[in-house]
This record gives sequence, C-alpha cells and structure tokens, in this order.
Amino acid sequence: MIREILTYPDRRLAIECEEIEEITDEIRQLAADMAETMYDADGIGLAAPQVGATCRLIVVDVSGPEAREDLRTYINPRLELLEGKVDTEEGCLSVPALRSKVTRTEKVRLHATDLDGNAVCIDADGLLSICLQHEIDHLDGTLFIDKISRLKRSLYDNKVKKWQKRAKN
Ligand SMILES: O=C(O)C[C@@H](Cc1ccccc1)C(=O)SCC(=O)c1ccccc1
Ligand SMILES: [Zn+2]
Repeated sequence: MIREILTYPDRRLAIECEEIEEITDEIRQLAADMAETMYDADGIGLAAPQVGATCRLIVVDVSGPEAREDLRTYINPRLELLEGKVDTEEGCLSVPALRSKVTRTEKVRLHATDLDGNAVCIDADGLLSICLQHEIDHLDGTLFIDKISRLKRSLYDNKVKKWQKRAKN
C-alpha cells in the first residue's frame, strides 16, 4: 500500500537506521509498499526512514516512474566510494520545493543483500550512483540539505517556518 512520505523537519528523517538481521514477511511488505510509494511520488529511489521505518532498506528504479522496469531492493546497503567527483541538481521527496547542487562521488561499489538473501556487489556510475548515495545517506539520517550552503539552508528553513505558520492558521 502507498505510505505517507515524511517531510523535513520531521525528526524521524534524522534517525540512524538499524541493520536488518532477518528478512521477514514484514520486511518484504515494507519493500513492496516503498516501491509503490516511490512510483506514486514520481521518485527514482526511496529509503525506509522516509516512510517512518527505522531499518536499513532502500528501493531504487532509475528507469523512472513511467518505465518502472528496473526496480532494485537493497538490504543493509554499504558503499565504497571509488573515484571521481560530480555535481548534480538534487531534489528529495522528503524536502518539498527545493532543488540544489550537490557534489557526489562519480563511481561507487555497492555491497548489499537482496530480498532473496543473496549478496549483491555491483559497481555503479551515472544516475544510479547518485541515487544510491542519496538513499544510503537517508539511512544515516542525512538529507541533501545537510550538504548545501548555510545560506541556502537558512533560506529554506525560513520557507518551512512560513508554511508551518500558514498550516496552523
Ligand atoms: O527523496 C528520495 O530519496 C527520492 C529522490 C532520490 C534522488 C535520486 C537522484 C537524485 C536526487 C534524488 C528522487 O527520486 S527525486 C526525483 C528525481 O530525482 C528524478 C525523478 C525522475 C527522473 C529523474 C530524476
Ligand atoms: Zn531523499
């Protein structure tokens, strides 16, 4: 089922998520719900804390929400940063109405477990590399706004305060 996506400054987005010890039916259901929620929100990735879960689970599909033909689910994902630096314009489903330049590593090596319990080890570059870094940051409680300039961050914080005031009235 589609779950609510938490938005900044919800403190649950800052949680350091725990390793998954056992792949239970509950984990499988969460992964299915995260994929459905990601597609519904036109995303190419989603991390468990974005739907209020505190385990190290991410889903990615860089083929995009229209194609939906390359869904990958990763349990306890870990990245080796290999080489290169790249600047990209990022957004986040948990940080509405903000896009900003983020500098990331170009090539990464992913170590994870898939839903069948098999070990995964793949090298990634391009959009998949960026998406994996963005999603695994979420598992560590890091949002891309933690990586932008203090000025841009404070401007966004002021916008959020205005939205919250308006929501209260
Ligand atoms: O908030 C999230 O984790 C989802 C986010 C992940 C992301 C991946 C790569 C760069 C920035 C952020 C998104 O999916 S934002 C949507 C997006 O970037 C996109 C959507 C369709 C096609 C291409 C990109
Ligand atoms: Zn995000």
